[in-house]
Amino acid sequence: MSHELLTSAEMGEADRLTIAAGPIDGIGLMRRAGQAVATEVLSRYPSAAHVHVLCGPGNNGGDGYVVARILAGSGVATTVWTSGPPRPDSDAALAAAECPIKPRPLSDFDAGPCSIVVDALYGAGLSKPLSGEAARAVDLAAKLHLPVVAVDLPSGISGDSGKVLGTSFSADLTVTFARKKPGHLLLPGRERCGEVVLAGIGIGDDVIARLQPQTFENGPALWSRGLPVPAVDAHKYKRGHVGVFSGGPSATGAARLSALAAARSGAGAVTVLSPGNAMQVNAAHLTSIMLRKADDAADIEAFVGERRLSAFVLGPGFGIGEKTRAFALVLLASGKPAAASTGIGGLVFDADAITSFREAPDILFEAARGPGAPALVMTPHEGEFARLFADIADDNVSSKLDKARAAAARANAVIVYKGADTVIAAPDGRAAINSNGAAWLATAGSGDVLSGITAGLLAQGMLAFEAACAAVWIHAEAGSRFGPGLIAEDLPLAIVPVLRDLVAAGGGR
Ligand SMILES: NC(=O)C1=CN([C@@H]2O[C@H](COP(=O)(O)OP(=O)(O)OC[C@H]3O[C@@H](n4cnc5c(N)ncnc54)[C@H](OP(=O)(O)O)[C@@H]3O)[C@@H](O)[C@H]2O)[C@@H](O)CC1
Ligand SMILES: Nc1ncnc2c1ncn2[C@@H]1O[C@H](COP(=O)(O)OP(=O)(O)O)[C@@H](O)[C@H]1O
Ligand SMILES: [K+]
Repeated sequence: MSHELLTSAEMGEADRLTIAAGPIDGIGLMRRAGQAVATEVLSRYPSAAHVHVLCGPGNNGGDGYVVARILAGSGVATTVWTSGPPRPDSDAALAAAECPIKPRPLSDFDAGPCSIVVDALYGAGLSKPLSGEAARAVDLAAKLHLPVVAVDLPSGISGDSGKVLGTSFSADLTVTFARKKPGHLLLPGRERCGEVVLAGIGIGDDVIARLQPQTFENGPALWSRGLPVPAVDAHKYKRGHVGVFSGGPSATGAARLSALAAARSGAGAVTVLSPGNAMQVNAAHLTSIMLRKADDAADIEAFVGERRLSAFVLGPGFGIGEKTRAFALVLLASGKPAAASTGIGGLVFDADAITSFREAPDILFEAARGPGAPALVMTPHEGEFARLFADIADDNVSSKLDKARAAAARANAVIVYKGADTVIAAPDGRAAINSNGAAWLATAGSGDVLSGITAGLLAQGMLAFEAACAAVWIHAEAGSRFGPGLIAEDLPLAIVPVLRDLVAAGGGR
């Protein structure tokens, strides 16, 4: 298992626990880290005329001295440029002492053609914006178009937030250790890392497990065991029933996209719940998807009472206002012990269901906390997120990860904070960062499909955080594989080969 992501504090603790358990000591970890980077440099740039290793004063620089020693020992022309000597008696000082190359000051850094840069200035210990000679080195490497191999992280990128502090290298390759860090996946960090290679340096899985990490890279390892696969004796309602609320006569398409996606993700039955005046237009476009009138709370309660396991999508194309708020609150109250035992698998609130609560988000949050309230997944894009969580969105210090977590805790809901680096956060503190998407997904209606997939998985009994993570990954994978020309109508069918691969790989068993 290597899908856990470690904060810099957790990585430091992993380091400490490993050293305390022995037999590897601090310089031992550093030698392995430097060796891993040197191996990548040698295999990927066999014809580099010159390697410039930029070493900072901390352990990141220490790794750099190990890289320089190994490269020089392999006959590569190597220069070390340093921004300051390591602290006496540190592991980095030991690594510098073992390196036969006399360092030159970083302020003199220059490079000729066919050179590459190994960036070992700052990693997990980045504490302030890059400036002065480090910023100059960043500019020069960019100006000369030098390939950059970053040690642990490109200097200037925060490992915890993915933010750029001042300026940063844009690496072609980043070699990190033991586990990836959030900054490798959150933007803009992800873009600045280039390809990320994970190197084992002797920090054991048992050590990582002791840290109980709460942040993950989203992928099948996180949820494939919970992926629904129909039992031999399944019938359609056992496979879950999804209800998708449609907007009025001129806004019905979003609900149908969502409904189709719910059906493709395995829900045995899907019903579009339509205002009476939009029944005809919906009926004209539906075949396997069922249709039912839902004009008021009584219609919803009647439908909810009929089916055992079910999930609902409210929001896409639905319209903003009092009716939306009323429907949302009825759904959130429908699992109360006083009501019929409905077995609602969960609710997905998207788009207008989110925006409708912008003036009074606490009403929504309180309802989501009510006794027996069904599990709630909300799927805001950046604009919708800011409507519901204005203060959290305005915080310029917090990362997207922090923001999604804070929102999930406040709303008592799984928050899918969408974008090119979608973060999925649960109220219990777990969070996952998604990275398999592609910009082809930025097309109208794409989010409606995501809501439908999420509801389809919830209706089949998947737990809310796992269902949301799975839906985000499957949606992103389908979009990435489809590529150019993708429109939202393509997505429900494009998830089929993704699901087939997941089931073939043993998902759900
Ligand atoms: N943990 C592990 O398991 C392993 C970790 N390993 C390696 O250790 C790295 C972390 O090392 P680290 O903690 O010493 O921090 P590092 O990134 O070298 O920076 C600290 C120094 O830089 C300085 N400084 C920071 N920002 C600055 C700026 N903008 N401008 C100027 N100065 C700045 C900072 O100054 P200060 O904040 O103290 O003022 C301090 O002197 C990690 O990324 C990995 O490569 C491996 O060996 C394998 C095992
Ligand atoms: N640049 C991008 N890279 C990867 N995924 C993206 C990108 N832009 C948007 N997406 C994804 O596409 C979907 C768009 O959803 P949304 O903004 O709600 O669109 P709509 O309201 O039109 O359905 C989200 O799942 C989002 O994560
Ligand atoms: K670095």
